[in-house]
Amino acid sequence: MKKALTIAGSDSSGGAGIQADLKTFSAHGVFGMSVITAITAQNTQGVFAVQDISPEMIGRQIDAIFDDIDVDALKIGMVSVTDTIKVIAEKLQEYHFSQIVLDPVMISKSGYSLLQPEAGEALIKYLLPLAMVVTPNIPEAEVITGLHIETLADMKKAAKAIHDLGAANVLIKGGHMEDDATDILFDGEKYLEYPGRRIDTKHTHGTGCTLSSSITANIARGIPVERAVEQSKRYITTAIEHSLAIGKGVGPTHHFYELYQKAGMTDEQ
Ligand SMILES: Nc1ncnc2c1ncn2[C@@H]1O[C@H](COP(=O)(O)OP(=O)(O)OP(=O)(O)O)[C@@H](O)[C@H]1O
Ligand SMILES: Cc1ncc(COP(=O)(O)O)c(N)n1
Repeated sequence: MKKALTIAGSDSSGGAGIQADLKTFSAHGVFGMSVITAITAQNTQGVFAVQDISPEMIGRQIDAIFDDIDVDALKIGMVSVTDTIKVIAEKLQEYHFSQIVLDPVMISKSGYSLLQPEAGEALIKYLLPLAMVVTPNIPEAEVITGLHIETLADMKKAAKAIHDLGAANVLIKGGHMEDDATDILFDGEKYLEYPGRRIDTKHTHGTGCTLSSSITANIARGIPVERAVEQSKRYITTAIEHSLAIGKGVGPTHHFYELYQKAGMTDEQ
């Protein structure tokens, strides 16, 4: 069985973060493992408190996994502070690990800062160059590049700028655009468009976490990046179509093996 790891924050309400990632891995038939970077007290209405896990403990979790288990791919989500970023980068270099999907989580849908503003630079300096795929949404791509993004052409310009910072493949997500939810992938040579019609729902808590963990699971299964993204785009679209009106606010996406099959994914290894 293929094995995937998520290095991310815990979302007590189960819609985003570690919980969304592990559900997504399971839905893809991949064994999921976790390194918890922070614990959030959070629900569909907001984030109410965050407690960062110490860098030592984050390092010990990474060691415990890599000393024992062959990881096929991993994703990085909420990293919160500079020391967390540094310990993750050091450990992944120590273990010469390169199958890395980086979701540069900055601000939750409910408007809470999940990355301290001063840690943005460290994320760019230490984690971006390690990423096989980085998956910023529009506001994150704007922070990383300093560019203003309104059109598909702007998304392409930002993708190129982020590639120049060292990420091998850059996927800019169009969830925050006005019309269609089209995502753009740049691999250093060509741009690929992954078109998506906008689904009319408010229940999109954890969409970015779900997409990046789906890509991670597909990479763990040996699927090349372009096709992994294509399949994951279908998965997230189906997961949003079936999103759940749980709680009083922005509900989560839906992860079930039947959805994975419905999304027309293959079972190649
Ligand atoms: N309403 C929608 N209809 C269809 N696709 C959507 C919608 N909202 C987001 N998506 C898709 O979901 C994926 C995640 O994009 P999004 O821009 O929402 O990420 P995000 O802001 O990082 O998510 P989050 O911060 O909630 O985890 C992308 O493939 C995007 O195109
Ligand atoms: C622990 C954690 N990680 C990531 C997100 C981003 O997801 P969203 O933007 O949907 O709130 C979150 N809310 N919580």
